[in-house]
This record gives sequence, C-alpha cells and structure tokens, in this order.
Amino acid sequence: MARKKTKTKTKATKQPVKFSFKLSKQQKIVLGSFLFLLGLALLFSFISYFFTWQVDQSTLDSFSDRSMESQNWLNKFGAGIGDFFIYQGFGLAAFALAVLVTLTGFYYFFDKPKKSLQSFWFWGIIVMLWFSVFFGFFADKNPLLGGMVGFELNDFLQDFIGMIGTILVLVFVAIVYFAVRLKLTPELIGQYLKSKKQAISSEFNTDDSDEREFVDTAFDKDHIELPVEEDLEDIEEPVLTTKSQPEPKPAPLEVNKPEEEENFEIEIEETVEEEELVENLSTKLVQDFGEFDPTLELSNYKFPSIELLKDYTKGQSITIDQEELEENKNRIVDTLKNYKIDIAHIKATVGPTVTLYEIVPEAGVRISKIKNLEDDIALSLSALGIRIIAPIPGKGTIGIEVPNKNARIVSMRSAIASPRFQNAEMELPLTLGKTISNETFVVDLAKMPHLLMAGATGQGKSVGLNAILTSLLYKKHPAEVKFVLVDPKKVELTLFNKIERHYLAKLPDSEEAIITDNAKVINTLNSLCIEMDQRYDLLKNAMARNIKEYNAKFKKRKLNPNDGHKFLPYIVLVIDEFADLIMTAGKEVETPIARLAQLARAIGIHLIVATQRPSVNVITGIIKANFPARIAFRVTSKIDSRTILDSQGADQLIGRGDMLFTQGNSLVRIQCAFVDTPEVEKITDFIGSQKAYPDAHKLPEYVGEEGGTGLDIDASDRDVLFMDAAEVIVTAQQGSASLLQRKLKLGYNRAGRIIDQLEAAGVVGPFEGSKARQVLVNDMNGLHQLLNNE
Ligand SMILES: Nc1ncnc2c1ncn2[C@@H]1O[C@H](COP(=O)(O)OP(=O)(O)OP(=O)(O)O)[C@@H](O)[C@H]1O
Repeated sequence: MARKKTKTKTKATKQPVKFSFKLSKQQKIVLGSFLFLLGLALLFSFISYFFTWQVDQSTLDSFSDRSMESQNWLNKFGAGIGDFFIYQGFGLAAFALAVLVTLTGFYYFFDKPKKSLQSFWFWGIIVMLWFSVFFGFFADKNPLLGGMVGFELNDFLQDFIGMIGTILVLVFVAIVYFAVRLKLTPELIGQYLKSKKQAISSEFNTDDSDEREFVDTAFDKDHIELPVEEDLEDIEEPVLTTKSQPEPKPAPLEVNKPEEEENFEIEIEETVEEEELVENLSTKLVQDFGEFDPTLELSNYKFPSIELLKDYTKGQSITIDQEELEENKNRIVDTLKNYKIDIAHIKATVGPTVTLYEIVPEAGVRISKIKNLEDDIALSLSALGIRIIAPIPGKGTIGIEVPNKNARIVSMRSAIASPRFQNAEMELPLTLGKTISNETFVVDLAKMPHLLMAGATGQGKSVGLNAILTSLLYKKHPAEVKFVLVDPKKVELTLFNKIERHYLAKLPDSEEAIITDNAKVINTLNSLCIEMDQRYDLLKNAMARNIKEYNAKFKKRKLNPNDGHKFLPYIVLVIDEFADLIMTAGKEVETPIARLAQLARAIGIHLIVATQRPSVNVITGIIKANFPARIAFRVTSKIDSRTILDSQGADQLIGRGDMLFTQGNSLVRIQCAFVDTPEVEKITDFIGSQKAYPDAHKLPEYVGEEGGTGLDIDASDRDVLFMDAAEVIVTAQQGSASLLQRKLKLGYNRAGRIIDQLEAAGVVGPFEGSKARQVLVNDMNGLHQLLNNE
C-alpha cells in the first residue's frame, strides 16, 4: 500500500494538471444531455402553452407562490417560458429555438463536429425571425402567431417601407435562404422536374411498348433474357451522397488508470476533425444527377437473346464410347510395351474433339523416351493429330491427346450461356470454346492485351473471329466498345456492317465502316495512333493510369467535359488476312501496328490480328514481341507452328476449330465455339433494328503522307499546322516532336513530318539522337522575320 502511495505522489509531481477550455468526453455527455432535455422541456412547454396560456395568465406573476398551480405541462416554469418566448418573443417561430437547443444537445452528446452546428444556429435564427415577422401581419387576429418581436419588427418595417416593401424583404430573405442554405438553383429545379417526368414516362413505357418497337424482329416474344450486367448495375448502384456518409468519429482512446489515480484527469488532446468539403463539385454533381451513365443515350438498347444462336448439340450429351476408349487404351499400352515402357496407371478425359489419356509410367522410365514415340503411337492408333504432352504442366503425368472418332461441335450458344461467361467480371470477356475437360474457356481481351491468330485456310479462323466478336456483342453495350474491322477478303466481316452505327468506328471521311482497301488501312492505323496519343493526353490530365481508372473518374463526374474529357469506349481493332496487308503495305502498316501494340493497352485499344501464313516475314519479331496471347488453328508445318506458338503442336491439330491458346505460358487445347454465318446475321439484324447513334464512332482525322518526307520540302507543301507548330516550338524553345503531338494533338508521323519541315525552314537544328533538337530562332519576331524572308 505504502509503495502504491509513493507511486501516486511521484506521478502527481510529474504531470501538473493543465487548465483547458476544451471539454472532456464526460463533460460533453453531461452538457449534451442537459441541452437535449432542456430542448425537450422547451418543446413541451411551447406546445402546452398554446392550449393553456389564457388560463395561466394569472399565475405568471406569482412564480414563488407554491399554492398557485399552472395548467401548463411543465407547470409555472412552462407557463413562464412559453410566455417569454412565444407571447413576448417570437410566437409560433419560437419552436425553432426548442429544436436548435435539442439539436445542440444531440451534437454535444454524440461529440459531432460543431461546424455544422454554427450554421444550424445561424440559419435557424434567420428562419425564426422570418416567420415571426411574417406572422406579424396577422398579429391583430392572433397575437400568439408572431409574438411581440414579430409584431414590433413587422410594425417597424412597415413604418419605413410599407406593407409591400416588407413583403418584398421577406421574399428576398427567402430567396437567399433557398439559394445559399439549400443551394437550389433554377437549373436544379428544372432537372428535378425533368427527371420526375422521365421516371413517370418510363413507368408507362412498359414491356408492351418495347415489344412494339421491335415487333418485326420476330425474336422478342419468346426469347429468354440473359441477365445483363449493365441493367443490374443501374438498379443496384447506390448514389453516393455526402449526407449519407457516416461522419468520422474520433477513435475511442482507452487509458488504463491505476485505481488510486481516480482523481486524476487526463488531458486528452483532441484531434482536429477534418471537415468534408461539401462544396466538392464532383460529389455535388453525383449527389444531384447520379453517376454518369454512358449507356443513357441508348438506354432502351436490348442485348441479343440467346435464342438467336443455334444449339448444335441438341439432344447429344457427352457420349463416352467405351469401346473406343478401351481400344485406344490397349493400343497405347501395347505400343509402349513394345518399347519396354511399363505403365503404372492410365486415365482418360473425354473432350469435345479429343480425349486425353494421362499416363503415369513406372518408376525409372525416361520422359524423353515416350516423347520420341509420338509417331509410333500415332501409327499404332492410326490417327492423325496425336499430341504428346510430356509432362503435363502441374501434374506428374504424361498426356496423350487422341482425336475422337466422332467429334462434337461446341455451340456458341452453350459457351455464351455458361455461368463462367455470364458471371465473368472482365473488361472485355471472350469465350473461345471448351477445353478438353469440357469447361468453357473465358479470357479477358483487355488483359491479353492483343491477340494473334494463325491457321491454315479452312481451319476455323473466321469462325474464331466471329466467336470473339459475338462474345463482345453479348456482353458489352454499344457505348462501351467499338470495333474497327479490316477485312481485305471483303466477305468475312461484311455482316457487321449492319451494326455500324452501334458498334463500329471509322474515319470521318470514309463511307464504309469496314475497311477492305489496303490504302485505307494505313490511314486508319495512323488515325488510331492519333486517337491513342489523344487518349494518353486525357489520361495524363486526369491523372489516371489506365482507361479503367479514367472512366471510373469520369463516371464519378470528377472530370469536366468542358476540358475535353469524355467517356472512352474500348476500341477493338480486328485485322483479317494480316499477311496480305504486310505483303502490300509492308513497313507502313507494321510501324503503326507495332506502335499500337506497344503502347495502346493502357488506353483501351486492343488488336486482334489473324493470318493464314504465319511466316517470319509476316509475323516479325517486333509484332510477335507485343502479342503475347496467341491462338493457333491447324497449320501445315512445324515451322509455322513454331512461328506462331514458339513450339510445335499446331501442326498436329485436327482442324475444324481445334486450336491451341497461349498467353505466354502453357498451351491450352480448346475446341473453338462454332457460330455460323446465319447466326451472326440474326444477331447483327437484331442489333441493327434497334435505335442507334446518329453515326459510327468517329476516329480522329489523319492527313496522309502526300506531303513527302525529304528535307528539300517546298514551302507550299508544308503542313497546314506548320505555322502553329513553329510558334509552339519557338515559345517553348524545345524542338521535339512529342511536344507537338501533345500541344497540337497530332499523331507521331505527322508531328515528325512537321519537325522535318521546320528543320528545312531553319527553325530547328538537325536530329540529335535522344536529345531534343536545338531551336535556332529565339523569339516570335525572329520567327516571323525568318519566314517572311523566304
Ligand atoms: N469451331 C468449329 N466447329 C466446327 N466446325 C468448324 C469450326 N470452325 C470451323 N469449322 C468448319 O470449318 C469450315 C471453315 O472454317 P473457316 O471459314 O472459319 O476457316 P478459315 O480458317 O477462316 O478459312 P479461310 O482462311 O479460308 O477463310 C467452316 O465452314 C466449318 O464447317
């Protein structure tokens, strides 16, 4: 005990009790509850006063006389308070005072930030005075309405500015209140009325009217609606409001006190609570209008129904032909036995087109020995397309893929309807088909980020491209994705013309959205490079790292459209017959494609390039390096297989949609989902018959190469932006093409050309490697002199 006492003493000398105006937590609770109850007492007194004031008149002067009773619910206190605040004071408006006191108590009790309390009091008193003066007009009919204060103030105002003047003053104060306190503007009221009107009209716009709109598409009545992500989002997405956010509470601080120190008050330094910026424009906009919805312009857009796709496997379940399995197994075992390889265990997985036999060899058998027997096993099974995977990655087994006698078609319908695809939370989900274990294979194009497809003619490339495009049509709203289609064969992608105004993007001056002419491809690719540069600028200004972040910010209304910001749809560039293009246009297409492939992933431009001839002069090193995701249908030689996959295997496929997919690591064998031309036609017809945007999505304009690139450039051949560019360079005193790209929103090629022209004109010095060129003109005067003297 004695020891304890000395401990207390030493502590007491060390920590002198500081005097502070700040209330401790306990004091706040006491003060808060007092004010809260006082407010309630005022409220009850006021209510009761209205019924008892006449009877209680006589008791007012005899407060100390205990024999006198008052009728008020709070007896003489209530009668006195009521008389003071209502009759002598503010009349009916005195209730505001009771509310303010209660609220103050509440704020102290729960230790809420006091800043909003000040504004409550300020505006509360104004409201109280306003009503008091307003009811002052009726003082002769009922003096209680406005109270003495109301009557006197009203009278005072009328003496100077008359009744009309007083009314005008009251109207003005009311406007100030609505504008400053409630932040109401005529636009907001207009918007509110408009949204109400829309809500009512959309309620009337029932399914009937939708059916009427597309009645001639003939697919409506009995189609099964797929659960569409966007629709769900509409319903579920809560609108974020600052008011609904819980206010930050100071973390409770637990202080362990020894018992005998009970008298000691620990001074807890209150942390300054950060006020939320109510004026934050984006929060306010979201509060008022909700998040930006890119699909609003085509809000009635209906996704194609699954019924438009054909079910090729109707009635056919996965039939396992026991006889075939047994036969194949015996042959594999026998062949291996002939080479003195014993098997410990064998297991079969029956896929849509091939069956995988997994073998566990006896201990001590070399894997390479089995791998070398590929041809012998194929011979003994008398089957094409045998692929040996030794060992299967992730498993301690050796796989032998043997084609089934009766291959099954994988319908696009089953792939689209699979939960894996339907529930895919991806930016650009693609379903390619089914794996050997009959699982639907779904990948995100946005993550690939570009796809290279190769396969000999007739092996399923076009069907594969259609499957990819169909996947996107079933999952993405027209506002979210745009296609740029290049089809030199002129027949494969023509069906997509029907959805030009929904899903396609094109150059401003071109008539056809689907590009079939190789010369136009060059312009389109360069235009996409400009689009890429512009998007990078937007991202930089928005301080977003990629398109997903940028669009999220835009939806939250954090980016101002007046600064050029807009919702950015993904752009998918599909090039069929790439070999043909490279052969005719060479470097001119290779350079922009390589540039796009290197840089475009972050800004949402993704490339899908298909080719028949996967030779090295078509798929060059630079292109290969930037296309980590590859699909190989059957190719004719091992060399081709190596070019596309960096390993053999594609030459052993069996065709008709049998494919290998890699994303840089292991190969996955997939049976591509089959979607036939009539099905694609039905889908595009269905989409095409709906309300569309006025035009296809516009790509930036690209001025072609006509100007020439030599340094002996004629002054008349200069780019139209030559003068602007010269001014930018001279002002910034920095001779770089990327500066021009940014400032004038140009593509790389055009900016480079202008720099050449500036060099020829003597504005900038020659190319100096990684350094920016020297600017040879010091100021604007010098520039004008130089150009005038030419
Ligand atoms: N996934 C698949 N399932 C079943 N059959 C398929 C599949 N893919 C393609 N086929 C069959 O192969 C035929 C040729 O396919 P496709 O037209 O896609 O070949 P391609 O590689 O585009 O040929 P080309 O390069 O000559 O245009 C189709 O008509 C179809 O009968």
